[in-house]
Amino acid sequence: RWPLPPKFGVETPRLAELSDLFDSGLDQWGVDIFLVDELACHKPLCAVVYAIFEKRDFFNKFHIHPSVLVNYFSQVEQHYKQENPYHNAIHAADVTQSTHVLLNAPSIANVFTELEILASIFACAIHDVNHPGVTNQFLINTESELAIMYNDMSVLENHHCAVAFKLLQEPSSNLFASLDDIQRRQLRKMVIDMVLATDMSKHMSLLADLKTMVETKKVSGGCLLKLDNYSEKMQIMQNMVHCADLSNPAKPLPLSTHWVTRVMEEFFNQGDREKALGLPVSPMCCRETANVEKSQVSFIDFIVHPLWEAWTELVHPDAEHILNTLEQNRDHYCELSAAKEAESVKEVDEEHLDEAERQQSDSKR
Ligand SMILES: COc1ccccc1COc1cc(C2=NN(C3CCCCCC3)C(=O)C2(C)C)ccc1OC
Ligand SMILES: [Zn+2]
Repeated sequence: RWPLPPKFGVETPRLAELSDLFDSGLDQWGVDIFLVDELACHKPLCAVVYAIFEKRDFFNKFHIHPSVLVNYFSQVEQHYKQENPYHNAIHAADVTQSTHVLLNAPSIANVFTELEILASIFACAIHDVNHPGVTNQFLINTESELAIMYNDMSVLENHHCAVAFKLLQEPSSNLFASLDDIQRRQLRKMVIDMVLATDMSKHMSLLADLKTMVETKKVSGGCLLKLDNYSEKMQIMQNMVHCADLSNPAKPLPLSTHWVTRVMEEFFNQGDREKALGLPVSPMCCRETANVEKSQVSFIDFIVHPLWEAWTELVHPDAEHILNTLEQNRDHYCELSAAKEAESVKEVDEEHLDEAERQQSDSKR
């Protein structure tokens, strides 16, 4: 009934290169998502979701017409603010493709139903849609419309979900029209549960649940297949999406450092706004005082590594290479931080020397 959209849903003169990149890299951890953004004429999310739906045969499995997918994810992509240095459609495409790779781990093959996989991919694609480029705390401190709307509770994450499902109501974008009511309701619940779990204030409890599951899995002879209830399966899906959301430091170093530059820029922009509003500037948002390498090392040591260590154990041995990359990157930032420290100490020493020499020459006159 509808004409076929362009391949991957994007009009690009570099379709052949994009197609080759997906052929070799769509299933790989560490594909250059910034190159995807370039080749897809800055529609990386549409391109990545289209490619994954095709690779997983979702168009046939869920009777989705490609043009409906393109209509919907073009709308979603437009609702990601491209002026955000970090929380933009490239981040959404990155998290979606990363989850696509995590789902391919042999140790969790056959754990999830096709509907659960569809829900996970969809949740990643929309998980930060219409992100304003500031944290929940900033929205709460400034009594923003969003904070009032959601009573200060997971403000951003509730907003991302609401925007995504609102866009689904557009007739030409009704991605799940061919699902039956039960499936549509199940998918909606799973997506909400996963997106709300990307709220960093939920990180510690999510990780605690994952560690408990790893402990019990170890006891039960190592098989994951005994996942019988929704809550256990959802815990794994929530942690998988959360791992993908926090995967920047676990990617090849050039990608990781590119994301650090972007997230610092976004945090610094927030710091500038806090300063202009006379609000206390969040610790890592101050251009003058922030120590980029130190922030990255503590982010890895206290948040990212504990999470990826638990995930690696859960899917052992499928994620070893990811944990290794994370540990190598951490050491790199640590060396940078130490070198920076040494440099600043040297400068101080030189200043002291200059001062001492000045005083000495003064006392001779
Ligand atoms: C506390 O770390 C940092 C401080 C300032 C600059 C950089 C870092 C570390 O590098 C990253 C951080 C994040 C995030 N950090 N947080 C929050 C912020 C509030 C404080 C405590 C909880 C963590 C987020 O929500 C996201 C996921 C956006 C994302 C990518 C990063 O690197 C590529
Ligand atoms: Zn995110």
